[in-house]
Amino acid sequence: MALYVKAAAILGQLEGKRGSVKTLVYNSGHKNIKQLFALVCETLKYTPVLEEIINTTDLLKKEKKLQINVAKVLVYDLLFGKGLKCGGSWKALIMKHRSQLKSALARLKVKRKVSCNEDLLETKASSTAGCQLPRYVRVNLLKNTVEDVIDYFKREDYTYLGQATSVADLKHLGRKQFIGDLHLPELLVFHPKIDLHEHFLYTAGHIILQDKASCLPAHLLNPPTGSHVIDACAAPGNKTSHLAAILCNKGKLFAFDLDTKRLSTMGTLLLRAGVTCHELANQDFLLVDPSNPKYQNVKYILLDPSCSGSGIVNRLNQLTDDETSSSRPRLLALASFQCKALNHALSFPGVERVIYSTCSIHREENEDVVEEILQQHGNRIRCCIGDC
Ligand SMILES: C[S@@+](CC[C@H](N)C(=O)[O-])C[C@H]1O[C@@H](n2cnc3c(N)ncnc32)[C@H](O)[C@@H]1O
Repeated sequence: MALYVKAAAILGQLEGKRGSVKTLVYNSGHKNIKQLFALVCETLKYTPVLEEIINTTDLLKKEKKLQINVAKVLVYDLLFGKGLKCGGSWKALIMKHRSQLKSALARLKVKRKVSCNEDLLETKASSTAGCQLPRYVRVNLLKNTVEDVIDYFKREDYTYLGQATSVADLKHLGRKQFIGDLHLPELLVFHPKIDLHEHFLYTAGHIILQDKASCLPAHLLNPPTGSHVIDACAAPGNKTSHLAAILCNKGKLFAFDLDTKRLSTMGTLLLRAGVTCHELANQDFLLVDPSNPKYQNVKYILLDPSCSGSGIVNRLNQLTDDETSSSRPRLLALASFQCKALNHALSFPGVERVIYSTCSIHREENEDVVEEILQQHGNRIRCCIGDC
């Protein structure tokens, strides 16, 4: 019983963006963390299907005491999970509707023309607009051209659909189709299920697997070739390599990060991407001296500080990632760091443009402070909000 109640409570907390699955499960005090984690993740995965079954059977109308999240975990376990092994009075309540729920599931499968539960999940996910983000591939212009990369994929039997003309074009890609992004010329868009991590073009640094939201900050900063640029919180360096490509490896890219391990990964990735105009420093950006003559020609700063990730709600894998843990004190500490870093970036005397990349949660958390900074320096900063 406690298992279902706790899982339902965590679903509620996730809706309220009060943390990641991992954090909430670990903080729940439940004795079997692994079992609770699996139940929450699986229920999330099946949520659209569960909601449809709960609606078509009028379950909540028939059982007034039953709340939607409790219903979801119970119906999940009955139909797709272990079959309600525990559950006390909840189990008894849901078992009254067992045959109706099972028939609703069978009807849904007939309607979707699928035979197993997993297929139902897949067709539901792909038919729900916006449920799955496409895979974005940034062509690394330091190593290749967009045309040559397109040709390479075509030779592997992918069909290139040309340049997208509307967002709808990105939503109906087949597994062997790809399309040029609507806004960024070096970005190609693939089916959400395509995994290119083992692909030669990726392992050789010709393409970078980078979401569109993550490509926007460097695109917006758009430093002219030869400029001096600071990437304040740089590791693992996707935006740094994007900046280097925009600079055509000419100029100077000062990249800072506090985390030694991430910085060493970044070194490897930049080497692979053919970046040569960078200078990496394992340093707290807040302690970088703006009056140091080394930075006197810096006109552009990209600020992509650590983020709670709690604005991310639509991807289970991201919800369960450590980066997304966002207990309140951590969120506040990060929000405060973001403001300090923004002010620090603006204190570099020659800086003309700062792109502050953040998520909607932090933007809201820092609303007053950021508004004040924007009023003072609005001509020099742009906020780039991405909950990818
Ligand atoms: C969101 S990640 C940056 C991602 C990176 N811009 C990219 O596109 O690959 C934030 C980074 O900020 C670093 N960081 C946190 N506090 C910092 C500080 N005070 N100075 C420099 N880097 C910091 C973290 O170690 C982390 O690697």
